[in-house]
Amino acid sequence: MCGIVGIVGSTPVNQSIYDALTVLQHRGQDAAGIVTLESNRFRLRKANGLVRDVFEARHMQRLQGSVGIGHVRYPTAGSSSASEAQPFYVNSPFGISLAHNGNLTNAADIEESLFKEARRHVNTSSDSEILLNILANQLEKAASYPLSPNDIFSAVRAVHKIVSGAYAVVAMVIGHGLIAFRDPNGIRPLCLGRREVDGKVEYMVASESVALDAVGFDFVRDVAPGEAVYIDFNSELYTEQCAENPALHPCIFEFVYFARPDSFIDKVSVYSARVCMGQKLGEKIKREWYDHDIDVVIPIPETSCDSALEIARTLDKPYRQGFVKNRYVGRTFIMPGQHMRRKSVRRKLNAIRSEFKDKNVLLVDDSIVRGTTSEQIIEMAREAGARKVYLASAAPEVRFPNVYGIDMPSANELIAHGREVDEICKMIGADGLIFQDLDDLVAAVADGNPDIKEFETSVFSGTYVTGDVNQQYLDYLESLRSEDSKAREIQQDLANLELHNEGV
Ligand SMILES: O=P(O)(O)OC[C@H]1O[C@H](OP(=O)(O)OP(=O)(O)O)[C@H](O)[C@@H]1O
Ligand SMILES: NC(=O)CC[C@H](N)C(=O)O
Ligand SMILES: [Mg+2]
Repeated sequence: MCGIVGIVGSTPVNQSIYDALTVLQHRGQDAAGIVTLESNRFRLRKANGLVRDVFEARHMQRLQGSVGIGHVRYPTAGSSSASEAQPFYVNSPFGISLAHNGNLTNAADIEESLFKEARRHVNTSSDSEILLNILANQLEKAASYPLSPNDIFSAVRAVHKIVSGAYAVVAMVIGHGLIAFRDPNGIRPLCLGRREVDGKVEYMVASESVALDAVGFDFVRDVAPGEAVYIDFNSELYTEQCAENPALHPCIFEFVYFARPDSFIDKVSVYSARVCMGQKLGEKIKREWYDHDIDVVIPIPETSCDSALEIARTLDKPYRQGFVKNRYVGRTFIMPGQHMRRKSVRRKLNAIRSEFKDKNVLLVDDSIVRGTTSEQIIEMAREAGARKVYLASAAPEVRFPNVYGIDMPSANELIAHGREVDEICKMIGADGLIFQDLDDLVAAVADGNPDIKEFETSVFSGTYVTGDVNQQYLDYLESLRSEDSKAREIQQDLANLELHNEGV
């Protein structure tokens, strides 16, 4: 899951984009980038690392201009090389720079046709660079110069027809303006904000509403699935629906894990959704474990805390913060390799022994994906003296790969793939394990916006909303991105060129 941001302002935007990216850091910890536009030239700084490490004062000084876009990356296609950090740039037509959150499901096919039909070369293995070239190729077809808003919308319309998968996009076109659009299923989030500074209107788009809050923009609305937003450099806003059959299918995993609780996505408060997940799971525990002997409810920080508190309330049991989180260790799930993820759990969390000693504890996590966290946490609870250790997951069993921007490419890496609850329970060493039902999860999120009729739930259900994902594609994805394949790729990465990078 990456984070994207774009601002058309009237004063320098470098600091606001930096601040917004910092607030979106939880969506990608691997790389960060900002492109600003000054006097018809793009200024770029991107590199691997956290926002605070990538942008030093000297880079910020060079990122001049009152328009810009930014990106924090969690790689889900291509490699982790700095050359695949975003935004990407093409010089023709006009000069375009683009940042993308999501994953394309037909990247290989369109890369081939891009070359055959348009002689466009893509210099990395990133699907986002392909997407940029598709957009560029379509903008090139417009007859008029300068481009009208209609030309922009026609290009996005064509992009929707060519590209499949998940994509929330922000792009800047030299001499024109900022374009933002969301795929026809609205799988990845994108929202629009506005503010007035000294009587001048400024616009911002961002993956999550928290980014708008952080830099003082008022939330206007979510960008609709399939819709494109065009803001020219005079701050004129144009919007149009560019998809033939748009239908909102937001990724339910955003609500389970990815997004910040203080964000609203498609009108749903992420925090309220998590509280509701806790309430529904609490009810299930009461129903199915009616004679339970739980003494205390303990969250596995950080994402599960809101659900865990509500489970404790529903069960009428005390809630205790039995694990302390080291605030200097990031999210483990979005770290790039299993070795690093495993190592980080114990560095990140430590038990307060008194909360475990001689107690039957119910640990709560938002989700169990590879089982890396739960296995070690249960061990730690026992080492701290717990008598019995139960585990509850606020999401159902994650059984299927994700193809839309979450790095779960291989079913075999998922602990619940092909296993029933008892077996998983044994593997992680718990005395009891309970998962949320998918219907309850859906109801918990839909409670915040009953207009959402369907969610993208593939990791739980195996149903992929874009309709183009079959076993052959999943096998192909696994061959590209499983742990083993990534390990092989690391060597090749070293040979990657870092083009367009001013700021090393
Ligand atoms: O079963 P696994 O493969 O371990 O993945 C699931 C775990 O990873 C995430 O935590 P993470 O440390 O990434 O972030 P958090 O601090 O936001 O909970 C998530 O909240 C679960 O705890
Ligand atoms: N998680 C994402 O949104 C990643 C975007 C893009 N597929 C990349 O790997 O850079
Ligand atoms: Mg966690």
